[in-house]
Amino acid sequence: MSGPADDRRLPVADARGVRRATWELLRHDRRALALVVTLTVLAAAAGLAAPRLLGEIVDQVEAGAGTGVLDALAAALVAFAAAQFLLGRFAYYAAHRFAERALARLRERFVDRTLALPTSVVEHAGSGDLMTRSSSDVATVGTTLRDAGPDLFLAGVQTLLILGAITLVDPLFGLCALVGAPSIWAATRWYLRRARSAYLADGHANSAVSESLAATADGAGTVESLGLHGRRIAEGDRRVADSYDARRRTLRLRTVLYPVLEFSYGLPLAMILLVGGVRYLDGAIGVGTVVTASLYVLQLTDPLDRVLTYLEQLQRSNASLARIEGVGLITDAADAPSGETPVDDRIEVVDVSHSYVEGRNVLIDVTLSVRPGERLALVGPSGAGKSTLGRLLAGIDAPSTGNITVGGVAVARLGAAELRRRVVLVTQEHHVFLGTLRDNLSLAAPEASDTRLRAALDAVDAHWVDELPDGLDTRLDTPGAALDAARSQQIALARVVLADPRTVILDEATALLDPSTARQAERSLAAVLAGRTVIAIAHRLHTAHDADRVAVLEGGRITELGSHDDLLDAGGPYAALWRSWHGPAARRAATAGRPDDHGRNS
Ligand SMILES: Nc1ncnc2c1ncn2[C@@H]1O[C@H](COP(=O)(O)OP(=O)(O)OP(=O)(O)O)[C@@H](O)[C@H]1O
Repeated sequence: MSGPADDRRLPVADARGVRRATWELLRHDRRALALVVTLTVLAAAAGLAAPRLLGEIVDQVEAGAGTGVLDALAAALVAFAAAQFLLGRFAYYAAHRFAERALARLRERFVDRTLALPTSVVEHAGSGDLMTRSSSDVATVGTTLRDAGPDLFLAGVQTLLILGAITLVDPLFGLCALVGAPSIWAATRWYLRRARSAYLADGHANSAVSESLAATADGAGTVESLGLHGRRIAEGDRRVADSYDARRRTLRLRTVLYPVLEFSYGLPLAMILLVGGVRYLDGAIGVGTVVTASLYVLQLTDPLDRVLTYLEQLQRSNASLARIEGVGLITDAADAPSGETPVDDRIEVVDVSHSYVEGRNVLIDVTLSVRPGERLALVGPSGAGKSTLGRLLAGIDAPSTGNITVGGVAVARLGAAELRRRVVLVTQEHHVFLGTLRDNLSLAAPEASDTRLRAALDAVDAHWVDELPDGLDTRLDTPGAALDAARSQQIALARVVLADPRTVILDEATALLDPSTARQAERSLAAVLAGRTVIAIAHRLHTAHDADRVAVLEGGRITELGSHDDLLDAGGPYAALWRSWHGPAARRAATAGRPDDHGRNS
């Protein structure tokens, strides 16, 4: 239940990948972006008028101008302030709309990529990391797009225009305004060099906390029964301590950056007052010019402040976007189907070995051929590798070495959609999702009509759908529709009918159900399996008895392969298994006259 090992983390996009993703987000909606840019520049330009007009007013007062001139200047001041306000509002409105659309695209792409992730990747990485990426990382990027982005853009434009305006007032003042730039540049550079890795580490540590909490909640029953509270709390404490350390590292970066920046942007005003005072005393410039330049420099404080405030947000969102884009790296790599179509449904396993842990093979040189329509039973002691072989055949994991092909095409190169049309693994885990019965069934066949959905339910004897208050549209999370294990399994099996794969791999599909439920489930299963290739991991040997062939797995190797009768005659491991099983369990099954995992009566 501990979190995933570091090398199993979901990947993170590099700086280039993040730049590309940002550019794609921006350029997708070019017209909206152009509107935002235009309104922002106009709003910033309107803001430049006030210091100019105030300087002019000071000069006019000094020159003894009449109230008419001063009134006109004051009216212009108000008009520009109003224009700046209105243009600024429109710019923000346009920027918000643009940002919401960009965020919606980002979310949709993330959901598409997440749903296309190979099951094994999600299992290995753990759901906590994926949850953090889909919640707090997407929210962080959302805040940047919606709030920080537009504000930063406006601040950037304002800064440039104000610097230009100061230079126009007096080039010397332009130089004074830049006096803080070197220290701002140096401090920012220092910060940015360290910030990416520090914020990424912060994100990972955050994920690890979620991962640990999710694992404890998922395994609450096990924690309770084995008395693991102390260990789980210690594990949680460790993760929180790591997260605390990571946060402290980012805090340390900010405690260096911000004071340097605060000092640096106070410097220009001091320089302008100093130089302006000297030049005024020399008679080179009027007091109005000094006032204008000082007001401009003061105006510079606001956008610089905003840039400062958002620098951390930008770093956070940079790291978050890297993590969001990282999910695409797996999907893109995994989702590279060869485009080849299998010629038939023959499954060939050639020299397959597999290990979960380096150097410990749980399957060794397995070679096996399953013809279309065949019913093959996999038997063997616990831990022999049966489920592992089932997962490899279903393409959930890729074999460490060797090849598995369906109709001549490697399972790994079939592509998720084609693979699911060919092979489906049915286990005892059958998840019912929040939503309606229709939602739950349509997962397997999004285009299926009501008639097809109902036919699939009929095929697995799920006639209880007629008793539901809203039929297919009944929400399964309401108390009236509460589903027991048998009904949940029927839904899972109806999904298999809808997906209509040629090959079904059964792994403990009915093992956890109580006997009466299991009987019903096995009847449903019989309907699902009709006409398909079936590879059944057989826990009850009556399944093996009725299979066309039986493969015996021991210690990761196939030690016997043949029909039930041939293997009994051979007197090897299968005969021994059969003899040990054929005692009370076989008699019970025979007395109950119950159908086996293949839907036949034993
Ligand atoms: N995800 C995993 N990571 C590491 N080891 C694993 C993993 N899954 C299975 N194993 C190991 O691989 C070996 C084969 O397991 P597998 O579940 O395939 O056997 P099995 O024959 O299906 O056993 P059972 O009948 O008990 O389900 C076992 O030693 C098991 O502990």
